[in-house]
Amino acid sequence: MPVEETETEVILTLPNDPNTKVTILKYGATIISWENKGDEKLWLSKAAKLDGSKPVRGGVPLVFPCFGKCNDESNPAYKLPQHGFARNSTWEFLGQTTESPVTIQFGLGPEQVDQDLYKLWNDGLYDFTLILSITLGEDHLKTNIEVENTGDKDFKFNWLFHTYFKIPDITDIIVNNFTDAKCYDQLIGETYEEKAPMISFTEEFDRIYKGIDTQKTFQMIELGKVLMNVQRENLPDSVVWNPWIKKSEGLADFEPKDGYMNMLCIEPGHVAEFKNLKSGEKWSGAQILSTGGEIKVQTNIY
Ligand SMILES: O=P(O)(O)OC[C@H]1O[C@H](O)[C@H](O)[C@@H](O)[C@@H]1O
Repeated sequence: MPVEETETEVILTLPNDPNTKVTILKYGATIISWENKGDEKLWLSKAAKLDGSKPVRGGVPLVFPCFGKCNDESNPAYKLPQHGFARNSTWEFLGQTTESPVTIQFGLGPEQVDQDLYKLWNDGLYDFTLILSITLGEDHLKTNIEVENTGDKDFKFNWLFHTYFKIPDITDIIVNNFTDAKCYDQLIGETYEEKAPMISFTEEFDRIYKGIDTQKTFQMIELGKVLMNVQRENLPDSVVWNPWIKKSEGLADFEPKDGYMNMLCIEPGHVAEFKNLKSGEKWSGAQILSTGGEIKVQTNIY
C-alpha cells in the first residue's frame, strides 16, 4: 500500500522501497519526514508541536499568502500573522492522483482556514483554491503548488516552501550557485549582491535571495559531497536561514538548543515581490529536492 491515511497524517511510501517514504501532517499539509533509503533528509525540532496548536518547527511548512510579517499598511495581508495562514490550517487530503510516479494531493480553500484568521486577509473577501501535489521518487521529492483565484476579486500573494534540511554539521556545509544574486540581508536590513562563490555558515544567517534564474540548482555540499540539490520551477527567490545560538534559544519550540548545528533552511519561493493573480487565473510553482550527484557550478546564464 503506497498511501496510508490516519486521522492526522498521510504516509506515502515508494512502492518498491519501504525505506523511502514521506510523512505529511494534514495540519499545514506539512511534510514532517522524508526518508530516502532509510535516511532522514528533513530536520524536525524535538519540541515541534504536531497537534495543530502552532505551525510545525521543521519539515516543510507552507507559507501563503505573505512571507514574514507584511509591513505595508496598504497591502491586504498587513493584518495577517507572520507567514500567513497556510501553515496553520488543516488541509484536505485529496488522495492519490498518479501511480507512477506516485503522487498525492492536498487542498486548501477559505473554508478550511480558521475564520478569524481568514478574515484578517481583506475581511475574507478573497476566494482561492490551493492544490499541493507531492511526488515521491527513488531519489527525489517534488512539491508543486497551484494557486487558483476562484473569486471575483484579484489578489496578490507570496508563496514559499520553508524547507528545513537535516545536516550532520552546519560548519561543514557550503551552498553554491547563489553567486551574483541580489540579496536582502534581513539581519542588517541591507540589499547587496552576493559575491561569495559558496555560502558558508559561522553565525546567524537570514537572507532573501531574489530573482535567480530557475535553471540554477542550489547544492548543499558537505566536505565535497553533494547532500541535496534544490531545483525550482517558477519560484524566482530563495530564503536561506539558520537561527544560530541566540535566535534558536528564543524559539520555545526549537529543540535541542544546539539543533541549529544540524539544520539549514533553503526556502524556494516567490517572496521578493507579491504575485498578482487575477480573478479566474491560476499560478503554479514547484520545489524539487534530489539527493547525490556531482558538484555543478553554474555562473550567470545570459
Ligand atoms: O519562526 P517562524 O515564524 O517559523 O519563522 C522562521 C524564519 O522564517 C524565515 O526563514 C525568515 O527569513 C526568518 O526571519 C524567520 O525567523
